[in-house]
Amino acid sequence: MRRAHTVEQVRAAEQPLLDTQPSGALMARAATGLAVAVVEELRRRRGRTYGTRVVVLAGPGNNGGDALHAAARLARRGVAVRAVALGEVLHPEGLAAFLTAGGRVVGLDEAVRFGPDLVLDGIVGIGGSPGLRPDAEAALEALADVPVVAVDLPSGVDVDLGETPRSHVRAALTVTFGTHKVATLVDPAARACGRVRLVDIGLDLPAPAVEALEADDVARLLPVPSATAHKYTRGVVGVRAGSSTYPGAALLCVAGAASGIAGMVRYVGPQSVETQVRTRFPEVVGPGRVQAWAVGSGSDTDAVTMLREALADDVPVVVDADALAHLPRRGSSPRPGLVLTPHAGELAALVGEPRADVEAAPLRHAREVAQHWQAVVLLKGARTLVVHPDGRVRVNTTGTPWLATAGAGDVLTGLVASLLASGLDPFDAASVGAWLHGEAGERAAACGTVVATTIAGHLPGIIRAVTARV
Ligand SMILES: NC(=O)C1=CN([C@@H]2O[C@H](COP(=O)(O)OP(=O)(O)OC[C@H]3O[C@@H](n4cnc5c(N)ncnc54)[C@H](OP(=O)(O)O)[C@@H]3O)[C@@H](O)[C@H]2O)[C@@H](O)CC1
Ligand SMILES: [K+]
Repeated sequence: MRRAHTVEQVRAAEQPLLDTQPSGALMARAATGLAVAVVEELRRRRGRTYGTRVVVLAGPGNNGGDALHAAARLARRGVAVRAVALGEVLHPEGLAAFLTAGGRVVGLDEAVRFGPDLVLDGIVGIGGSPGLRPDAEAALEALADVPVVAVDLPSGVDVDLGETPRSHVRAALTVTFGTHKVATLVDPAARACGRVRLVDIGLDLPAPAVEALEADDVARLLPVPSATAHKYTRGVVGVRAGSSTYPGAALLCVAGAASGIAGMVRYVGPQSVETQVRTRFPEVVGPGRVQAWAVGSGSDTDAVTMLREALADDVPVVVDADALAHLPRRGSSPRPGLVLTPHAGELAALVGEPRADVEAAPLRHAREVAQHWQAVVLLKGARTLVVHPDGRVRVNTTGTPWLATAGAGDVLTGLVASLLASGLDPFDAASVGAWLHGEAGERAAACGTVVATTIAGHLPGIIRAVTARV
């Protein structure tokens, strides 16, 4: 599991170490890890360290201190280092170490003429507020062609919300200390981080604000049939999706549901669509009892009836696409076991705001919807978010831009419903489903361009590979 903590949590975890360890010990750990990462980055880009050039953009706080200490270590390995001071003062010990190692503080013009191979962004870290000051903006503009390694975070992002409301650094690599921050996992800030590398500095941390499942977590959560299993104990998943206008959505939703997690799949929908479903999936059966429903993908005008009928059963329901518009109104008594699977446009319609606002602040908006409907919200995107009304958040880090293809969401809806039917709770079902779907997309993309059918086709192989890990 990758875990991200808030600024307040990081500061609280740092305090006991700052109180008990020799002065500067924590910063030394951070700077050493940062220097190692920069050496690797220089080797990756230039094939060597000796004779390369690094410019530090140094802010006034400890973030600048980390960067200056790391630059001192780099100087001792033959890297030529310069620093541009952004702010009235620089971190005193960091500056002393930097100068002692042969570094020089220069003006911006000289830093540009120096021709750096890398820029170290030590402008601000967890003490920063969103946005950059004019001197930092000017420095980044003058050095715009040089790849940036961000120290702890790309300066200027909103650390705890993962938003980028104002000017900010766009890094090729972010070296973050102690734990991930919300901004290193959650879009749009995560996009500004480039690759992310975590340096352990020995923090003892509480429950995270945001977490990201990894393969071992998914393996632990995925249900595996017991020796005495039969199709009903494995769970029966029902699909109410598709319409005469969009029969393909039913096929794709069923394909996600029929990936082998649940013991049986039922389809309920228009006769003409049902015939196509049964022809393509002979194992699918008709109406009856289920342990979870997938509702709404491509349902068009049938969505309202399909949702009402699914909600009438006392089982978890995944609400997708056209059905989202027919959710019981805000403020009515919440119904347990709901998973909502909107994309940004659908979530924007739920909260009555422009899509661009949701894309700029996905975590905030997903939290709002989870609260209002007391439902688990799976907000689809490059970094899909899964938000529980109790405040827990997971972000999905599997997937590929090739997943942005028609029908991919229908597959996901069926898959999440099958995980619910097999007994996972809504939060786990949504986050495990997003992880498997992303992996299937990556595997499909490795074989060629991606369409939704091929994503579904890769699910059984991924599921078996993951369950084989335990
Ligand atoms: N604690 C530790 O031992 C360890 C900490 N570590 C490191 O310390 C970092 C946190 O350091 P920090 O608390 O000193 O804050 P930091 O991020 O440097 O910024 C504060 C300064 O920036 C200024 N400022 C604010 N916003 C700004 C903006 N938008 N643009 C420009 N300036 C802005 C603000 O000035 P003010 O607004 O108050 O005038 C203030 O002076 C953390 O991210 C990690 O790298 C690691 O070494 C591990 C051990
Ligand atoms: K930074």
